[in-house]
Amino acid sequence: MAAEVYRHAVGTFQSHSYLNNVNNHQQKLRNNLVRFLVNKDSAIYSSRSNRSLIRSSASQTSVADPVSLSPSRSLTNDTNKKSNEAALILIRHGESLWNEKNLFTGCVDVPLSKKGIDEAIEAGKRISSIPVDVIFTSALIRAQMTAMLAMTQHRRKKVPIIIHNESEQARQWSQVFSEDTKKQSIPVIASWQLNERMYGELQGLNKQETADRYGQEQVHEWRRSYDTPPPNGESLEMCAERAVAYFRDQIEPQLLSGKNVMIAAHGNSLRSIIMYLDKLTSQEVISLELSTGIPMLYIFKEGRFIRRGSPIGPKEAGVYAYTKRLALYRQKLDEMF
Ligand SMILES: O=C(O)[C@H](O)COP(=O)(O)O
Repeated sequence: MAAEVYRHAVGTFQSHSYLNNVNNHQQKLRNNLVRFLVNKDSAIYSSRSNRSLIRSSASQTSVADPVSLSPSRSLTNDTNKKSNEAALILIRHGESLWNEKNLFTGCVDVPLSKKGIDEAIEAGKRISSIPVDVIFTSALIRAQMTAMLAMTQHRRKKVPIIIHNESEQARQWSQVFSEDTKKQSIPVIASWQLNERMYGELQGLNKQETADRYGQEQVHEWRRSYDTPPPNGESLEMCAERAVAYFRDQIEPQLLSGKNVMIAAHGNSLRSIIMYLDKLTSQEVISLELSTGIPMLYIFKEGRFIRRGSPIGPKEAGVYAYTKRLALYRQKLDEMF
C-alpha cells in the first residue's frame, strides 16, 4: 500500500526531471532500505556478501555498549519484561543560505548559512544526553549538515556514518570490518522521501516579492494549506504521502525494536510527519510552524507517540524527567564521561 501511495505522489509529477530521477531510483532505494532496516535484527552495516561477518543487531549492540539502554534492560522491577520505549528526535535543519535570503528553496540543495551552522550546534547541545541509535536525514545537504553538526555535541561521542547503498559497489567499498568500530558508530540513512516539499515554480523566487505579486493570501495558501499545491509543486498532502509512508515503513520499525531515532529534515516534510504523530487535522496543520534548528522530542511507547516538546538545554532537569530510561541514560553518561 505504501508503494501505491508513493507511486501516486511521484506519478503526479512525471514531467519534472527531479522527480523522474527519483522515480528511476525509487525501487532501488526501497529495496536497499528494506534490506537494511526491516527490524531490530537488520544488519545495518552489512552487505549481502558478508552479512554473517559483520552482522549487528540491536541486542548485540546493547550487550557490548555500557551506555546503551536496550529493549531488554527494562527499568521496571521486572528486568525480564521488555520495554518498547524509544526516543524520537525531530530537527528541522538550521537556517540555509536561501532561508537567509528569503527565497523559496524546496528541493534545491542549498547548504546552511553561518547562523544555520550555529543553530545546528546549539540543537546538538540540547540533545547531547538523549540516546541516538540511528539517524534519518533527507537527501539534501542542509539536513545532513544539521545532523552531523548536532552530533558533534553528543556526549556519547559515537561517530555518525552515512550508509551508502546506492550500488553494490558503494556497499562493498563502504564496509566496516571491526565490530568494535561499528559499536561506536551511528548509521545515517539519507532518503529523498524526507526532502522538503517540491516547491514547483516558486523555487528560487523571493517570498516577499512573490507575495507582492500574487497577494499575501494566495502565497499563504501555497505555503500553509494542506491540499493546494504551489504551481507545478507538491501540496503538503502530496509531501505527506511520501514522507509519512517512509516514516511508517522505515522508521517506525526501528522505534518498535527499541532503537532511539533522530530525524533531520525540513519544514514541510516534518510538518507532515508531526501531523501524523499528533493526529492533527488538515485545518490544524495550517498553523503548525517549525523554527529552524530546534529539536523536538517524542517518546514512543506501547505504540503511541507522546510529544514532549523541545528540550531547552542539556542541563535542564525537565528534559530528563520525561522518562526513567532517559534519566538513567544521562546518569550513565555522567558516570562514564
Ligand atoms: O523550502 C523552503 O523555502 C523552506 O524551507 C520552507 O518554506 P515555507 O516556510 O514557505 O514552507
